[in-house]
Amino acid sequence: MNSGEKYKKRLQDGRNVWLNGKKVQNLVEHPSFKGTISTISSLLDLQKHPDVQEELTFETPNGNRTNMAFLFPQQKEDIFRRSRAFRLWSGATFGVMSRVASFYRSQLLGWYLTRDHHKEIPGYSEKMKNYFEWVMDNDLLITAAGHDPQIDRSKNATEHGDDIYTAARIVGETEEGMIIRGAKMISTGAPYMDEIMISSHKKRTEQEKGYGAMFAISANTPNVHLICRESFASNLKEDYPLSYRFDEMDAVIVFDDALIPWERVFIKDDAEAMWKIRNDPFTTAISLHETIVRLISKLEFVAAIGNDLAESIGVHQYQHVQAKLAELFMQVETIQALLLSAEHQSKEYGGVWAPDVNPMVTAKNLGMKYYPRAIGILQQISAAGMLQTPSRLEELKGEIGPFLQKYYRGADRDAQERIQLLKLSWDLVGSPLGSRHELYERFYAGDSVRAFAAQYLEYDKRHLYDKVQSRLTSTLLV
Ligand SMILES: Cc1cc2nc3c(=O)[nH]c(=O)nc-3n(C[C@H](O)[C@H](O)[C@H](O)COP(=O)(O)OP(=O)(O)OC[C@H]3O[C@@H](n4cnc5c(N)ncnc54)[C@H](O)[C@@H]3O)c2cc1C
Repeated sequence: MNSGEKYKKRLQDGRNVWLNGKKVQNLVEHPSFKGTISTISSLLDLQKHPDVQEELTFETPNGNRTNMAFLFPQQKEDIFRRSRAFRLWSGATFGVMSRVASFYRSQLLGWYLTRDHHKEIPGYSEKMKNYFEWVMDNDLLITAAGHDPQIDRSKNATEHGDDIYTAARIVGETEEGMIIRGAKMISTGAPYMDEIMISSHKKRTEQEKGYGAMFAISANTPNVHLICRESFASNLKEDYPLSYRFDEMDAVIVFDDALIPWERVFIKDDAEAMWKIRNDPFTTAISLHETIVRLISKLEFVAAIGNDLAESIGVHQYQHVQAKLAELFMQVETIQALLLSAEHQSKEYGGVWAPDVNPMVTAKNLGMKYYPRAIGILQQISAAGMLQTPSRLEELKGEIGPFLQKYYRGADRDAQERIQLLKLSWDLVGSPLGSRHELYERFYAGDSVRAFAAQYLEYDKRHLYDKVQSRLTSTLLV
């Protein structure tokens, strides 16, 4: 059985996936999921392709081949090795599949490699080791959820009325494990994943102790429900080429007194420890590495579409359009330069390497601004052109075909080619999937206000103070 088939089999494990008010009975065949499942299966099969196997995978100490995102960077070259794999992997889906692209696999690697920094947390190091090695050896897919449901953000988790179990919280303990009740949002890709890591993205107060747990669940854990948003998948391959195969889905995770076995509970009742692990600089750098490579794939895809759109209607000759296209190229080059800077300035952290965190954080934060701007540029270049398409591409062959051939052609291409380009553009810019992507890039790593403020707070400002000091005291600098 190939990897894709094995993956499909793994999904048939009784997980509670809810869509349109019903529990999904056959995820693999369900029209809202099957396109994306087929994409993930093909990616997993790609790992075994002789042309790219060496680049995408490596052999674990137990002799299993697994995804390069799990590779321990023991030397600087390993950072470049990981980068090449991320590029190939994310490039295969134009950067629009984030969870399959290993963001959380890399984060888990970071936690594993830094596990001994947290010896004060009972059992953490050993449990993290066992869990990571199991995920790595089985090449499992993993996502995460770390936010409380968005009910009233001005209050902490204990203040949502009488029910303190709104945000996921420990409700009890047994010999086998702890019981969790409440919800977590938003988990991208949850229905497609093997594993979901639950933690807290927020610094908990002392009263919120019970909410500061960190644990891992398999997607089919009893009494865990994955409540999906509306599906953006389309079965119209030609009209929605991205929605057809790349709807990653987002879900809220509800714990209805779910038992989490002790071996999967990494932190319990320890807000400080949770926060320390969340902000570990090595883990931040190692996980951002993957997501920045993915961002480059995505920005390149947008730039390619922008360039083609302009040429297809002959507006690439106008200076303001050229300036806008140049802005798309600058975005790609800037993030690429930051990536190279981070990789070349990789640092050793006690025997393991990670890219320099400063350029990584800068690239992540710029990405939050770049992507919405890039989408805006596509709209400005194409204007109403994106609506000058028939409802279905197949109409070109129908009764109305001759009108379409005449009125829907482009400056340098026939109607079919122009309509295909516009439908692809619309799927990236205007379809529900496209809008979700804009929201994703704005928010997937936190909101920009707090992300920028965090960069200010964490930035090493000593050299800036020194500069002012030397200017005040030096007589040579006028
Ligand atoms: C498409 C998509 C996919 C995602 N996937 C995942 C995932 O897989 N796993 C995961 O864990 N998370 C995921 N996220 C969640 C993401 O991390 C959050 O959206 C982000 O951190 C912002 O939190 P929020 O959405 O709860 O917004 P809120 O925190 O509710 O913010 C709403 C608004 O209020 C403002 N605000 C709220 N509180 C404050 C404050 N204290 N100070 C200043 N301003 C404030 C914000 O700036 C924002 O404008 C995803 C998000 C999106 C959009």
